[in-house]
Amino acid sequence: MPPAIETVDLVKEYGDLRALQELSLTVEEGEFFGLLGPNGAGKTTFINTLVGLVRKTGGEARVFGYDVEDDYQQARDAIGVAPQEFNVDRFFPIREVLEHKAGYHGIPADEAAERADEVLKRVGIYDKRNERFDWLSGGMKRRLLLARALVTDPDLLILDEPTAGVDVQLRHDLWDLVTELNEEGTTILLTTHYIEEAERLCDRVAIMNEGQKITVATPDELKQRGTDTIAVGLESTPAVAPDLKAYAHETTVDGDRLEVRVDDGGSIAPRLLNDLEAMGYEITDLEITRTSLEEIFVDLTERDDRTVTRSSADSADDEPPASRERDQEREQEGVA
Ligand SMILES: Nc1ncnc2c1ncn2[C@@H]1O[C@H](COP(=O)(O)OP(=O)(O)OP(=O)(O)O)[C@@H](O)[C@H]1O
Repeated sequence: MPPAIETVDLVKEYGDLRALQELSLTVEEGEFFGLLGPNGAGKTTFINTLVGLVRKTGGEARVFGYDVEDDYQQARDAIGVAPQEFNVDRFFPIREVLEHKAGYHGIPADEAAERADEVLKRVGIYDKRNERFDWLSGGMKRRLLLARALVTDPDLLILDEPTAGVDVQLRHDLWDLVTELNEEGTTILLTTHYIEEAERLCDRVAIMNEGQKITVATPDELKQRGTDTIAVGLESTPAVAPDLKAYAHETTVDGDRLEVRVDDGGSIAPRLLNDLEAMGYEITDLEITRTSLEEIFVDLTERDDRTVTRSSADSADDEPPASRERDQEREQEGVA
């Protein structure tokens, strides 16, 4: 079975701007794969290239072995996308929006109606089936985007910031639902600014910056690349920082507390305690803090104008570039 997504040296240029720079990425069938990167990293461009909204400038892109341009229909039929923007036909009841979408992908009318009901139930807005998109709350709109992505029963589900701006309850509902879908065999590509979301859901993540792939790894592997901080409480304030250069990257003294940065806090801590006791310090407490995935992400993508959402309670959802809005409008699903 070919990979769910395979790109080789994928390039997209918008005039002088290289939004994707020789991006080679493979997502295996059945994976839950995260695409992380600051604003403007090229995540949406990558997705839009896969679904045929953006024409690549160079390189190759295949979905389940189908070339996204030469075999457009087969590739597109395999994908369900829940985009970042609300690009839904506002004039029809939402059940009809879903039927149109299924019909556009060649599903016969009676089956389309059944599927529409099924996915509306699955995302929990079946009772709103006769309402129009504009009448739904923000959270219900997000659910509808997911329902629309699912109505064709796609093998690859692409979620572009699915939980941007939604409340905690809905975020957890969506997490449960997408986890369930992945367990049922759907490959998932997720972009998110919520690092916690990626950490919780994804088997592997790719970190992108300025159109380039910085790294691909599991969340755990990424965290292991960071340093840990061992904070040690001391009975009295040391005059100078003890010499721990054998394993510490940095040692700082803050009153009667020492902060020691090491590679692997868990295995270094006993040695550190022995050394400090041998130097005559009395230790009152000790705490190890692992570098968070978020800190690693920031280190890898350091840039002045990045936006990282710091907690799931925040909902900083930046305005998209006007040009992207135009792209999104082109995919008035069920019509495009
Ligand atoms: N249609 C377009 N015309 C010109 N430039 C574009 C267009 N779409 C995107 N860009 C530019 O390409 C770069 C990548 O944008 P893209 O939207 O893919 O990033 P992103 O990683 O999805 O960002 P965000 O996290 O803000 O959604 C940005 O510099 C953006 O301004």
